[in-house]
Amino acid sequence: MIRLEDISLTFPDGSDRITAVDHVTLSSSPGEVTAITGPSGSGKSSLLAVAATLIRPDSGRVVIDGVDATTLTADRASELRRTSIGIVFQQSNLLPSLTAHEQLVVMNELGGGRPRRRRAAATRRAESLLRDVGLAEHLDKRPHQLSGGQRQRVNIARALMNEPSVLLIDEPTSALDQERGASIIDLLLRLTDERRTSTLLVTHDLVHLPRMHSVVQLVDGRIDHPAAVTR
Ligand SMILES: Nc1ncnc2c1ncn2[C@@H]1O[C@H](COP(=O)(O)OP(=O)(O)OP(=O)(O)O)[C@@H](O)[C@H]1O
Repeated sequence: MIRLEDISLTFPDGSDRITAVDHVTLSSSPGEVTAITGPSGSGKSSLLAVAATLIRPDSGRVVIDGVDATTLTADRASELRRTSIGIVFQQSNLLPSLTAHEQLVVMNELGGGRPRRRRAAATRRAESLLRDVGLAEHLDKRPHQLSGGQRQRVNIARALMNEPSVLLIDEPTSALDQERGASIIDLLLRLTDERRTSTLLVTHDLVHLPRMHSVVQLVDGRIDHPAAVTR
């Protein structure tokens, strides 16, 4: 479960500060996708970075599985990210020289400890995840040999590699046509349900919103309609 409580975030702007997120409260429970939507500059990506514990808010709490991440040291926050949070950023940051399968296995190496046993288990898990996202035929392809939608599937599988309880996804359909975008949303809804992740999905693609469990609309960093739209 992830809960953002009364989050505010400002950035320096010359001698002043700009408010990117203004007293936002939202949550997502296991098996749910909460969509965060709103116009460009409304604070969606900033809020996701706060949820990912990559930016500390000026005020408010980020509670992940009962732990207030805003009180953790940098080391503990990075441990929490590695064990509990899967992140799919807007730009794919797949490594050009690695195959789809290697992109996932390398995630595991970053964790350290017992490399041999972990590697065998990681190899199997990577293969099973890639099959689950529909890439059984593409395990050994490098990013340039994959389509945009397939690369996005590798990103999603990679984010699930460490069995996160929280999944954070920024604009997964922005580079895809409507049909491929819809199939990525299908995949995210299914994976969220089957793997019981608490998912936050940033999108300005209104067509997908009716399929989400709840929708939070931001305008100028604030929630526009506090009542969540429930499916
Ligand atoms: N690192 C930063 N330094 C200063 N201002 C920032 C920074 N990041 C974001 N902002 C400002 O915070 C506000 C919210 O930006 P943010 O990127 O979160 O919006 P967004 O809704 O994700 O936009 P988009 O849909 O265009 O990605 C904007 O006014 C932006 O200019």
